[in-house]
Amino acid sequence: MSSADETRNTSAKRDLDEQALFYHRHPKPGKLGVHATKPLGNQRDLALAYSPGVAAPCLAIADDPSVAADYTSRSNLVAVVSNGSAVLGLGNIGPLASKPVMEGKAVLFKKFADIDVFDIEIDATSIDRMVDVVSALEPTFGGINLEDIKAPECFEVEEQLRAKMGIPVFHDDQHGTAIIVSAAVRNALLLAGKRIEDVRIVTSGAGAAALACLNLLVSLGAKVENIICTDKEGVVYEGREKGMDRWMAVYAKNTEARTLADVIAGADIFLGLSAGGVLKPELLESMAEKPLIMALANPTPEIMPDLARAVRKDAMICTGRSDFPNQVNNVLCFPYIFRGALDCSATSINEEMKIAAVDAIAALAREEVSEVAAKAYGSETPVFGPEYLIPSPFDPRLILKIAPAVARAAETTGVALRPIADWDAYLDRLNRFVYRSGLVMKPIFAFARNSEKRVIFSDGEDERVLRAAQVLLEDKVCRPILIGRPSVIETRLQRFGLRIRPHQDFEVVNPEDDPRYRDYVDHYFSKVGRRGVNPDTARALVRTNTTVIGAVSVSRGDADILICGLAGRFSRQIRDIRQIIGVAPGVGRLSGLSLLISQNATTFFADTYVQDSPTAENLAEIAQLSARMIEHFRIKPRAALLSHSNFGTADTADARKLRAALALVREQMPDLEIDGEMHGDTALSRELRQRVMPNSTLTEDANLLLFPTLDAANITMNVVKTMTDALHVGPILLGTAKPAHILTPSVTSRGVVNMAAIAVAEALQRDEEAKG
Ligand SMILES: NC(=O)C1=CN([C@@H]2O[C@H](COP(=O)(O)OP(=O)(O)OC[C@H]3O[C@@H](n4cnc5c(N)ncnc54)[C@H](OP(=O)(O)O)[C@@H]3O)[C@@H](O)[C@H]2O)C=CC1
Ligand SMILES: CC(=O)C(=O)O
Ligand SMILES: [Mg+2]
Repeated sequence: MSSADETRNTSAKRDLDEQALFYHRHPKPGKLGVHATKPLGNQRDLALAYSPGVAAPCLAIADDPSVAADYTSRSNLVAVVSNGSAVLGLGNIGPLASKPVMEGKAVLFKKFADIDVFDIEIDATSIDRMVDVVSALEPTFGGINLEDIKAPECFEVEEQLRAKMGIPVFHDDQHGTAIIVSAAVRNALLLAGKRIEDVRIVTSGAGAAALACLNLLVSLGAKVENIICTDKEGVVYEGREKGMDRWMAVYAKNTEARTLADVIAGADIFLGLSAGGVLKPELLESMAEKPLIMALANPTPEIMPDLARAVRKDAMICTGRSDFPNQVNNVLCFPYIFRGALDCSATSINEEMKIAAVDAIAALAREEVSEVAAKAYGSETPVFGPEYLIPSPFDPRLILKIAPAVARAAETTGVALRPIADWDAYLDRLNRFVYRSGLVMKPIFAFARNSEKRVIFSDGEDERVLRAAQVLLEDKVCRPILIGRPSVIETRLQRFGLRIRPHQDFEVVNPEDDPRYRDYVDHYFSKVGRRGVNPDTARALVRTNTTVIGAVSVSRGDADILICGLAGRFSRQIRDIRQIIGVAPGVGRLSGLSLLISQNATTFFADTYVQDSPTAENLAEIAQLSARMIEHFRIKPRAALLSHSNFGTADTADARKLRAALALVREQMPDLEIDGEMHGDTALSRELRQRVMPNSTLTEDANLLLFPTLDAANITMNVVKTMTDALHVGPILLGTAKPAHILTPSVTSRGVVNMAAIAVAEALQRDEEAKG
């Protein structure tokens, strides 16, 4: 039985096949759709979108073709083009059968780099026909990604298209693969202590991917004389006639060797871009020390990693698959290299842009991994080394590093028609795409930067807090203090590959052994002694309850800010904070504010976590505390009191409560833009407000939504969050005597960082207000 048959017959494979078929079929066939980006809701929209209005952009483009980038989606639209002649390692299965792969590439472009794609499967086998069809598509697209077209035709097709077209033409199987292979090779050689000029490379495969990888490795310093190619016919030797072409002839050698087995001895790198199972384990024995084995055929590699590892313990092993470490796959490159090229309207993707991408990817693997990347790898956090030569495809930093590097190289080499004019704004845009919290959080981070505020974290042993602490220290946002056992913190930092160290970089409060223990117990007892807590319980809690320890620390002035809530019940922690830190002078009750950041809006919701049925007075206070907090974000608050009643259409108790709250706010904080009571859609649509309340004092759509009850606020916030795939920042606890915030157990490390920065900004603002 062949290895392909073996693979096909495993039950795991059958399961995966069934799931894949279901995934592709339900709920709608395929993986892609087209959606309109402009409203088409009425006669006027129709007149603008189509005839007669559409004539205006048509004529503008006829006058000046470059404005097509302003009036159409072309500049963000890429064609993924295939004729289906070398689909993955499945061979020549034709254009129609290649469509799931091309739709898949389209999804990856969108997901990883926000690039729109039409997949174009063409029924064309001759070079001339492929070139004719693709070059005729230039008016439609900002770039062409050729995919799964077999060698040697793909070389000729790409060469001719590059010469004919004024937009980037990039054969992903060649150059995307070459870029990521080169990054992995660079890092592997660094670990092995070898120089690229000296290493011997043997390939299995002399097709599109293998030859492009070799060409790029040669531009990076590898020597042609140190490279031997093999393919189905065996060694590529001088004088060979069968299956030769001018591209592989570059690597032909004057040798009597004829098979892979004849040439692999002493090789430092095996580069497999051919077919599953072709590398037999025993062949690895004769390879050089610390060999790099790149078995990249998809879906079945040239050798499975466990078989390779059994023979060579010292090997570094890469495959194209996501279920093993070191996934060398062009998905790490193509979305981002196109992002960079499109963003500066590059006319091509040249050698310098490719090398910029190699440098960026290789350098990224040597940095500490992000939390998202760690998750993509499973439970073990990867640290740069033989099992982590290149970043995970889910590493959010890929776009931030590769796209700007590519755009800069395009500019330097003169192929950028519209060089990036404002690099800060460009990086912000990429950041916003990645984290979505980037822009709205920016003023907060700017304000908090270089603060000396001491933020104490109750859940100091939690991975998310450890990762957040490193970011906060690097970004100089605060001085973290972690509550936890030092040995546990130390071990986890090492396990997660984090650089910061306890005591040296940040303070640790050990609940099991802190010299201030007695003082903390006395302080705690002074706060809760007459609230049903006896001295024994106080002693036990100050040893075991880290929220209590953190709150006492802030109350005593040993820290400035408390962040807790990654574990434990919200209701208990708010009780501890209320009792120990207390409520700010002049504030009646604590309340909770949530921020949702979606693709289209930044909106605050209150009270989402604390007061279940606020009175009119409570609501007026929530509105004012929320508005002051929103100002820290350098956003002008615009509040709407939301109800089932729209400006007096109903006279229920809740509607009356909201009207009373409105009157109170207008009296107590006349500068705050607020109106109500109103429907949720009225708050978010100027058109509706003009229809039902033309003299509404809300001059723009509301960004602070206030609700009559906790249920209404919390339910709405969670529904909107889920339906719009929004990022939740918060809850931000309002009204405490000193900054203290209770996060939710589902918070990410980025959420911890965001909340710490908000709390630092809040603390600095309080200092300024105290100074007067
Ligand atoms: N991990 C990644 O990112 C990528 C992986 N790949 C994988 O690389 C492989 C090749 O793709 P690509 O270069 O586009 O395809 P091509 O058709 O252009 O090249 C295939 C090459 O592999 C050789 N080959 C095929 N079967 C064998 C075999 N049994 N023994 C030795 N050599 C063999 C072919 O030799 P001959 O010409 O004699 O038939 C040819 O040289 C595929 O499995 C693909 O999935 C490709 C791109 C990216
Ligand atoms: C990854 C890819 O492009 C291939 O295997 O063809
Ligand atoms: Mg491919």
